[in-house]
Amino acid sequence: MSKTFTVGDVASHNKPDNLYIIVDGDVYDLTKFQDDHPGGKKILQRVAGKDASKQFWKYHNEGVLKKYKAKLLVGSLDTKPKAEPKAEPKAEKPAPAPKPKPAQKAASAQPQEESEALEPFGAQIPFSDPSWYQNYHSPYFNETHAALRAEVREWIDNEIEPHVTEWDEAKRVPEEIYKEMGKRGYLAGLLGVKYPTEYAPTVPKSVPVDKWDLFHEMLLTDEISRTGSGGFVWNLIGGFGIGCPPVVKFGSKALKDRILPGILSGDKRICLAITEPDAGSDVANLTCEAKLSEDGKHFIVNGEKKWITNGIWADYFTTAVRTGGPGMNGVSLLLIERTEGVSTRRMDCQGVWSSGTTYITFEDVKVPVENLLGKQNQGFRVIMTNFNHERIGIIIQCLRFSRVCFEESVKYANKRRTFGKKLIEHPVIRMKLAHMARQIEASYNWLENIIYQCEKMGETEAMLRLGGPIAGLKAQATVTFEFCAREASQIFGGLSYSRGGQGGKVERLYRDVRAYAIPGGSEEIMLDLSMRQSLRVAKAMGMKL
Ligand code: HEM
Repeated sequence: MSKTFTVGDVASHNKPDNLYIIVDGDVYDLTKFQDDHPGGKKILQRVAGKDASKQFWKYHNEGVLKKYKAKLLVGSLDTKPKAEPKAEPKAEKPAPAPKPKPAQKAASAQPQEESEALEPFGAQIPFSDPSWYQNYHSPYFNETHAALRAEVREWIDNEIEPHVTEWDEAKRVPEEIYKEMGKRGYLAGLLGVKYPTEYAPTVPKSVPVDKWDLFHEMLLTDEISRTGSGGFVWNLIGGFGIGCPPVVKFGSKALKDRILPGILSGDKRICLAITEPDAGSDVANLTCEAKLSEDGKHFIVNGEKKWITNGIWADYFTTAVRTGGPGMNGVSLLLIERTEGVSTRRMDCQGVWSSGTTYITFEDVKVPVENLLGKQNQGFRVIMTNFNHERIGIIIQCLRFSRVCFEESVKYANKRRTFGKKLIEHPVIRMKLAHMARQIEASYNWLENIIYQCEKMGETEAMLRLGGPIAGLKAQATVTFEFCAREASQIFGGLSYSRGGQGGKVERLYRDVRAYAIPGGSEEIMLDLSMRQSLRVAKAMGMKL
């Protein structure tokens, strides 16, 4: 029960066996907590009965209060202004309905009207969120995007973010969170296609599904990535987001009817199994074999897959197999169900701890021929199309992680003092921030343009024309992420060398970098592909040299 205290009341709770403190007008009972306090109990006893706001904010960030409030808060000071009923901070409000537009302007001035700036949203720290959050004009985002943004942010801020470190250390996320993704209608919105209402159990609350576009998908991934944990993001979408689209696009109707409702509701999990101990970016040379049985009813699969995200929890494996001769024309894509002969074991990796990186063995696994995705021996093309969607996901996540590094750094630099001034007052620190911001913004603007092209071009045109730029942007995004993680770590110093606490997000993201720079096509392969592919397309389209 929340009580009201005077400063004098709190002052009487100033003993180790009766220890209250004040933070921002709220009163916390730390009597039992002091023995578990990671910063020690003496430091708490020194501020017992007092207002310790200044000391608190020196050593912690907002996440700590969010996590412990329910357990430790006992009331507020009588002087604390009462919160207005249900009034959310202005900046966090979803955008209001658009203003009515004057009829006579409709024909001539349409482009400006479409780019009407939305209400400010979020903390308003420049470059910590995309510019359309700071009421910049945008041709891409409208009030349906703003509504989804508010819905996702509320969920992440209140129910996810305070627990992410714990889940990362435990190397798993509670199953309910994945199921919640299904219940909220988010899984079905992350497939890179029109929202599949026929298979989705529920639809998102704040967006009519006929309005759902790739920018909704983009901002959903972006907002989830604010948690600053590649492991968490991959736990939710690292298997699904790349394993499910080939089923939706190339599976038979019977297969889709049977498995998609369970997957999209979050009850069943699916992953993508391409990489092998001996074949990574060089997909055309994979060896996992699928031989047709004599009666022609099954494929018998034998082989190994390595570094497969979500594999340990997966019910279904969208798997690249060799059904024909050597090279890309002997590769097919097969949906393998968890059955006899499928074994999975967790791999210990440098980063993305809660993503469930897995080693898989298939030993004489019987797979019905109906589980073929696309045509036999034509799987390479399916895999390549899928790569564009995967890489876009990686780009979105890397750029948000870069923003997280930037935001954490700006906040910390505004409170930490060295040599008599705040870090932010040192030009060398501002220089680091500036180099982070310029790379984030440039990359994000390129991303918006590519998403827009994906939205406008057909599937085949997008695959042919955008493969090069997407590969180039993937390398750009991972290099930016690596840079930002490093610079943030330098700004945080020792706090980002130890795990958890104020520098915890930066420390974790620093470890997650390689999980982005290597899979989905390494930086080297991406850069080379970006040139080969772009030049090939340009030549076909009449480039004059
Ligand atoms: C509501 C009251 C408090 C709670 C729930 C709390 C909780 C925590 C937690 C969870 C940590 C681990 C690091 C992190 O997650 O940030 C921590 C560290 C620490 N806390 Fe507190 N704390 C409280 C109040 C205070 C106060 C009032 C002081 C100082 C007077 C203080 C000083 C410290 C210090 C010095 C550390 C170690 C920081 C480091 O490792 O760099 N705490 N606290």
